[in-house]
Amino acid sequence: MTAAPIRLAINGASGRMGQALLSLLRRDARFELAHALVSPGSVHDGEPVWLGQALRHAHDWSQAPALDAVIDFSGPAGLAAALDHCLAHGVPLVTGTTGLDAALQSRLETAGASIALLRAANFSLGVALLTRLLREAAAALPDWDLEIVEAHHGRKQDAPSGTALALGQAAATARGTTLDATAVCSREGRTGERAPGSIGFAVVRGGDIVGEHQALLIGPGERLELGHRATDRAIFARGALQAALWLVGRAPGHWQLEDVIASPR
Ligand SMILES: NC(=O)C1=CN([C@@H]2O[C@H](COP(=O)(O)OP(=O)(O)OC[C@H]3O[C@@H](n4cnc5c(N)ncnc54)[C@H](OP(=O)(O)O)[C@@H]3O)[C@@H](O)[C@H]2O)C=CC1
Ligand SMILES: O=C(O)C1=N[C@H](C(=O)O)C[C@H](O)C1
Repeated sequence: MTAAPIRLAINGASGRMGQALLSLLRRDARFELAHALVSPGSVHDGEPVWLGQALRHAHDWSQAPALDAVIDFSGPAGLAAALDHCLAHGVPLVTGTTGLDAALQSRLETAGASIALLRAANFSLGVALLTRLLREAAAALPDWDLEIVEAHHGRKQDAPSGTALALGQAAATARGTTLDATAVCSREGRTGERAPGSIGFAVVRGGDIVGEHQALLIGPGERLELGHRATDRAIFARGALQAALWLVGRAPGHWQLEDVIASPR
């Protein structure tokens, strides 16, 4: 007997990530796209999602049918609305949206008591491995200076990227400290000397760069460079779909991409 497809909503369906997801969903029988959300006021609101099919972009969660999971790549306001819906209806939520403020972070923390949630600043396999390698390197070389450089397309709304911050957090934890205590996100003018133990961030924005992250561990007379370059958003979309498949039927809580990688469905 074949399992019924997972009824999915994509929040941010008209965006770069939404489009990457839709093009995979079109030929994946494990899922049924049941709702496709855009922003209130979007030029895509009411347009057909796929030519020749009935489903249309909507901005309103109140029109959503019964869902098995929501995937969100929108923005902070979009994520907040998706979270309201998931909490009200007990729907698992996968989100990759970055650039959240403290209030939304804290709402998400609390939501883990009621629904199954999987958040990742980066859904690629390569970045999952990079994070692991950086943790190990940062702990093994505790006195080496750590700088994280990221590059993205010119339309990105937040900086440093969620991935850069997550890499910094992983390294800080491996060194027994926190990102809040060590991060230096901008340098200008007479900055003085580099603070020992700090983690510096540098940001490049331009063109159509999909996403690049480099961690530089700089020691006396030598330097270790660990990096990842994404060239196709399909890698993030595949990771998010895998996560949604994995999350359906899980108990409420905060699940990690590493859980999905460790025991794929
Ligand atoms: N974790 C990961 O692996 C990745 C994370 N990201 C993150 O995902 C997010 C989206 O990125 P990207 O696709 O490039 O962004 P885009 O700007 O291309 O797309 C944003 C989408 O969200 C929609 N949107 C905006 N506001 C709302 C709202 N209030 N309610 C519902 N939908 C809304 C937009 O609709 P419209 O424009 O039609 O109005 C659009 O469809 C960013 O935070 C980015 O950092 C990106 C790539 C990978
Ligand atoms: O906005 C993007 O494009 C990306 N955002 C994520 C981030 O902020 O880390 C992940 C990826 O690098 C692409």
